[in-house]
Amino acid sequence: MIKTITVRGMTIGEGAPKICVPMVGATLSELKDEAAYLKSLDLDLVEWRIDFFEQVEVIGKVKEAAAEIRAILVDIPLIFTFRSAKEGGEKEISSEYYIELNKSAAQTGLVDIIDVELFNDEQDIKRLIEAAHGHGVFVILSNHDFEKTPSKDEIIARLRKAQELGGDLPKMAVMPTSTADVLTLLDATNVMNEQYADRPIITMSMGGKGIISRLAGELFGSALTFGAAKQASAPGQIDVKELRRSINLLHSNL
Ligand SMILES: O=C1C[C@@](O)(C(=O)O)C[C@@H](O)[C@@H]1O
Repeated sequence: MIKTITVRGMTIGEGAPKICVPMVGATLSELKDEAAYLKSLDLDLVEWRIDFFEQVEVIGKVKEAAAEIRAILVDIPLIFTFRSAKEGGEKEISSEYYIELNKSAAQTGLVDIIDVELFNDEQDIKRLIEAAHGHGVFVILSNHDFEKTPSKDEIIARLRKAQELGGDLPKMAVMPTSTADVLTLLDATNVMNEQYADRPIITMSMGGKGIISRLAGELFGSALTFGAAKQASAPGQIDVKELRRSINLLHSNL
């Protein structure tokens, strides 16, 4: 039995996968416009991709922006994500600042979930999770391979590691180079979900080939999917309206 996670009244891990749309603004004014636009869409969560924000290295500015974004989104669940360049993001920062940034975001109480990359020091991860939980903030423990799709066993091992370390939502994004790779990701998701997971997991196969993985999460065991509004944050994200239509189609026939 997979446990669920409830954020601001929205439950992840039951029914159709929840839809998350990223915000990728570089300035506060862009972010405010983006947030206002996202508010008008049919989505379940918003992800603030803070690595796109040009003032990401000034904690005070990050907090200020978080407050403005929260004021616009009101009660929409918000994920705070600094995606490192080595995992497909825009920038690289020191590991010390990475920890400080995430901890500060969690402490504000303005974000609901932080996304922490699994390939960091284990003690740092554990401390960060503890700090986040202390403020009622959930943690996605994530890993991304923008080059290839690791083996099924490796994908499962990383998701299990994320669970063991205490991540509330283990997540894995991989790039397929063949149709078989897409099947590998789906198979790993299904096995993880049925045999090992005691919490919701999130997986996706990126790029055009992987689109099925973004639609069929309810069948294979991925609880959340990323869709695009004006600008995608990763290859293969489809428009949020079409995404909703597709997951509803699958949901109503399962
Ligand atoms: O990790 C993920 C998933 C993602 O890479 C995707 O493929 O949809 C998009 C990112 O913004 C997010 O942080």
